[in-house]
Amino acid sequence: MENELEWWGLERGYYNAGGAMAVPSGDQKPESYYVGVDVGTGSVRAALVDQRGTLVAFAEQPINQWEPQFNHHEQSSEDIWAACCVVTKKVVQGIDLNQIRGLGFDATCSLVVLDKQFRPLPVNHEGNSHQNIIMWLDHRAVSQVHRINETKHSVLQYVGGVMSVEMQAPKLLWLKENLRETCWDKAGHFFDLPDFLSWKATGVTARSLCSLVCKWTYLAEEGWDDSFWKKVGLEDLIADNYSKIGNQVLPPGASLGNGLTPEAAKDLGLPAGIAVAASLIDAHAGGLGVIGADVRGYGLACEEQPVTSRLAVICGTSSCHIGISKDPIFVSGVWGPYFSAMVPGFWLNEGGQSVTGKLIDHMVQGHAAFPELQAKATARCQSVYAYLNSHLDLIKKAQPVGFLTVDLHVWPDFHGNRSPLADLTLKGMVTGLKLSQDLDDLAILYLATIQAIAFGTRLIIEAMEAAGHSISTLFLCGGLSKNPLFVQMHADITGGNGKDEQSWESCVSQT
Ligand SMILES: Nc1ncnc2c1ncn2[C@@H]1O[C@H](COP(=O)(O)OP(=O)(O)O)[C@@H](O)[C@H]1O
Ligand SMILES: O=C(CO)[C@H](O)[C@H](O)COP(=O)(O)O
Repeated sequence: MENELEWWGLERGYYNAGGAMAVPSGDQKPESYYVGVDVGTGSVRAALVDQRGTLVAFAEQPINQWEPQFNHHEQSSEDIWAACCVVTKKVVQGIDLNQIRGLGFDATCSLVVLDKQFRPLPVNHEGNSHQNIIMWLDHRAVSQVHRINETKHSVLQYVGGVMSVEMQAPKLLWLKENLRETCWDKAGHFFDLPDFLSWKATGVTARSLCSLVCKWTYLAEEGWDDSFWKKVGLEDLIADNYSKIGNQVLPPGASLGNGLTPEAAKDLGLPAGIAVAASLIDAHAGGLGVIGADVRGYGLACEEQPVTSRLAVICGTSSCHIGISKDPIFVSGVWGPYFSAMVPGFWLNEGGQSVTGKLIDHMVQGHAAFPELQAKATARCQSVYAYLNSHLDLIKKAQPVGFLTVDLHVWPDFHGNRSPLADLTLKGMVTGLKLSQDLDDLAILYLATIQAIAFGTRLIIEAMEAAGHSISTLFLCGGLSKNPLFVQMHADITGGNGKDEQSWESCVSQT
């Protein structure tokens, strides 16, 4: 569901946004194929779609993560590129490669560091250059982001008033202050991961407006603000017209250079020269897909409503809540407003919860009854989530499943609060624990965690609405949208807020 949705959306929105593709209708045989590569936190997926946007093939490959210290999360750009090659080769098996017209990437907004010859540089004290990515969820730069926020620089009003430790400026400052000789002085290129991938494919160092606006303080109309970089102690990045962090900026979907280089073509098993699109951050690729989704014909209440009434909720390791507007809306604690970073000509606001899928996995896998759960789910050939959902159905008896948690509550900010409180110091909490630790307890804890995440989404919606958004429908995609309980709890918990609960629920479920 997740990937079909994400990539269906990518096809309909991403390429069209760049004007690079027309989608013919009718039942004709596929004449053209397009490859989309989605780099999430835990895995890389490729999809092959035809000119109608129909998913033809899909492949997934896990990627490595390292946590050399608590709150330090690293990956390897070589490992990720190798995984992109594996999945791309798989999805194009058996088709005529000459029918492939284009390739696009999206990826998490992690920071990739390369030297002046484009070789990986270590982002750790151990000097392991294989680990050259500071991941988006890395929280090492706490002191740096605190000092950046103390400047109260005007660019901060475009990130919800408070910069997140998950953005690139604090991470760059951390590298400068902590790895001066081994990394900072040797670095030639700092890329957002989506832009690294498009460079790797084409040799073009142009950055996507999506990544620079959403994570690097670039303003779509004004460009870089020298005074910000000077004020935070990163004035060296201004040199040579910002060549280390990007001085050519293209809208997502724009065609890059001469397309796929012969070297990258060999790696990926694709023809050299095919069009490669400027990338998107993974959440924004999913957001574009669902915000642009054609929902006509399903009898949904949202059918006649404007796209600005949709909230895309992209839920994987984390959840991102993306809404668009014609005019800028400033929402305290919610990232943005960002202009043209996802839908050309529209502003976007992005709320988020730093860990959602990761939190559910953490709670479930850390419980004493997890081995029993695993054994029982395996015996039934089910995922642990499907097993837990049916177990909850069994124990709820006649009452609605949500009522099983009247005595057990979770506060979900185990990795700080991204939105709307924008407080990275917040921690998680569970109240109502008992001495028993059986499968019933695990199932109820799992439910309480999902409910807590859904309440977090409700808080984000309330903050966005109070600032001027008018949201009627949630569109969910990502790994967690495969979980019907997660979707239902979001419908129940966000829908009762003075809305037409029935229509809200059905829109969420259908999507
Ligand atoms: N079949 C499933 N049922 C329920 N939840 C799932 C399922 N598959 C994955 N998930 C959840 O989705 C999360 C991963 O989502 P995904 O979109 O693949 O993540 P990412 O893009 O961050 O790599 C996991 O943490 C897990 O909680
Ligand atoms: O901040 C982001 C988007 O703006 C991160 O890229 C995103 O939260 C990570 O995505 P995922 O949870 O799907 O791996």
